[in-house]
Amino acid sequence: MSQNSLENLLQWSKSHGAYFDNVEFTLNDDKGVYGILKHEVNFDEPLIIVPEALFITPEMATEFFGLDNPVDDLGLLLLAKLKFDRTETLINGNSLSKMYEPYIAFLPSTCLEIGLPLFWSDHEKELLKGTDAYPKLRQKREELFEKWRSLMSLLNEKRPDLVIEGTPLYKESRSWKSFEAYSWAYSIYCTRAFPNFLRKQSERSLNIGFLCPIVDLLNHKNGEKVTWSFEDNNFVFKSSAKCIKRGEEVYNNYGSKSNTELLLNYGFVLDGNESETTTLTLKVEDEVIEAGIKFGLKLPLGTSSSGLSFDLSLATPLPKELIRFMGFLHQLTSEKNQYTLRMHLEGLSKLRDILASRITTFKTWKIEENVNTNKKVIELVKRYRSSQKSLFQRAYELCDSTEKSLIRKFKPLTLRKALTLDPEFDNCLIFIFGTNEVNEIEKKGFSDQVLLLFIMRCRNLKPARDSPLRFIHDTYENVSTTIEITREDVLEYSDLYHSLFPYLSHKFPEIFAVGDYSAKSMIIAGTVVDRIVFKRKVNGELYLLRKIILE
Ligand SMILES: C[S@@+](CC[C@H](N)C(=O)[O-])C[C@H]1O[C@@H](n2cnc3c(N)ncnc32)[C@H](O)[C@@H]1O
Repeated sequence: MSQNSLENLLQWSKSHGAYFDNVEFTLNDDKGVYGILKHEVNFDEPLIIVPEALFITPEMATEFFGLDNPVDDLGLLLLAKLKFDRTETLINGNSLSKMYEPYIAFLPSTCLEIGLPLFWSDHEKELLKGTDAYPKLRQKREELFEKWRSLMSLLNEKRPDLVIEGTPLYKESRSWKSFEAYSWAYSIYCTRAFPNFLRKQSERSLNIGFLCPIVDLLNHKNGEKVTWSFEDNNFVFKSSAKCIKRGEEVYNNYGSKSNTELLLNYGFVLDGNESETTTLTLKVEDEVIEAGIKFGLKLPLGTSSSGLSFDLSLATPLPKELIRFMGFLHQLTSEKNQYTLRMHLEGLSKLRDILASRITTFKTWKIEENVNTNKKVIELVKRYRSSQKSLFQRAYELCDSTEKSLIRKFKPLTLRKALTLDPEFDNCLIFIFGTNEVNEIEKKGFSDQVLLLFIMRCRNLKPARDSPLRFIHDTYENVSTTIEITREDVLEYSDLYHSLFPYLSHKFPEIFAVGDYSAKSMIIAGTVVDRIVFKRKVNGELYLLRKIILE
């Protein structure tokens, strides 16, 4: 791409009837080519008009290759031929090679120059590891190769005269039929083509494109109000001129695309992209997915062996289905067929941990020094990773605020408050653990003991029906009728039980010698802890939750 080739292109297009009097096209190292508004125009006045005679269309490819019907991506072969074949490309005696020479000469001449990640070096591609772009990149490379192979066998069948038999195509690196030439044409189509259905209503494929010189010189801006239309065999480009002033850049709008899409298909990203999305993939067994569907969860389509992928977008950084799925993963047998507040909070908390670990991975990522890495690529990857990280960060913050509003709404009983309702028990904690401050207890690692003792105490105390502690007693009773105690349970609690009893029964008989403080009672209390206790990680607060079933 040079100033000279740009001038030639503009001249050529004008001589074939293109109109762009109010747009000036310039070239610089940073932006490549871009358009500037020369004079402000009325709203609805076309800025660029390109006659159909300047397009490179899929119909040309169908005709040139002698096919009866259009084939996806055949236009890429025609473009590759125009670029790399010295032999003239003729249709009905007309030379396409001559006609499009200024356009082909202007186009960036290598994949490297176009800069799609698909054609980065292996080391550069590795920089994308851990992002959404990385697995897609692999898949795309395989698809591209397969497509090229199938087009070549089609060509072999339909136009054997074009394919020199006996030479393996992949060895003909300079041929227009080579994979390299096809890769270049793919890069051009990917970054510049327009969908063919815009000009042909009968076009059914979304993958067939056409090239429209001049309009394809405009850069992209999200949300820019532009229109593309076809009038009297011309492509008419309009922009809402109210937004652009003289001397400002005229943008096109390639569609609302996430940075992953922009990076993979156009080789750039936008800071503050409002269409940004990312995916959170959870590795889960097939049976869990089936059980989730049975439970009534709406799970993302296309679940794969790599897991269940949820889309996080700027508009919805924390999808409801994701939180619900996380809650479902933490369902207890006592919550069968139910979706409870405890599951919801537990799911949110675990989701927060997963997001925190993704954020840490992004934060601790470092570029491995390699002299061959293109500086532009490094810059691009940094900006891409940073925009992906921001989305995870947003989802993480939303976990916190959602948790906060649930606590505000349901006002569950804190352990702190529960202890104040039983001053006798509360006081004896000072003697047993050196403090009755919940924070201190937590810091010293005694929370589990306190919770077990308190649950046993609530059961023996049998609080009144209207007491806020009554549900603890009732949960205990409920567990005690269904629990099947195993040898493992006994072993798990044995040391802890013997470290506390019978010592406590002798020391505080008014509390720990009244009722049942057996080892079995402690094991039952352990199951009650699982059912009612929720720890809020953001501040370490412990909650005792009565069972609340959510919709
Ligand atoms: C249709 S071309 C636009 C003209 C292009 N500037 C050129 O030099 O030919 C699309 C390519 O332009 C670049 N581009 C478009 N919009 C951009 C933007 N907002 N920021 C950075 N690069 C952009 C990307 O390299 C993209 O693949």
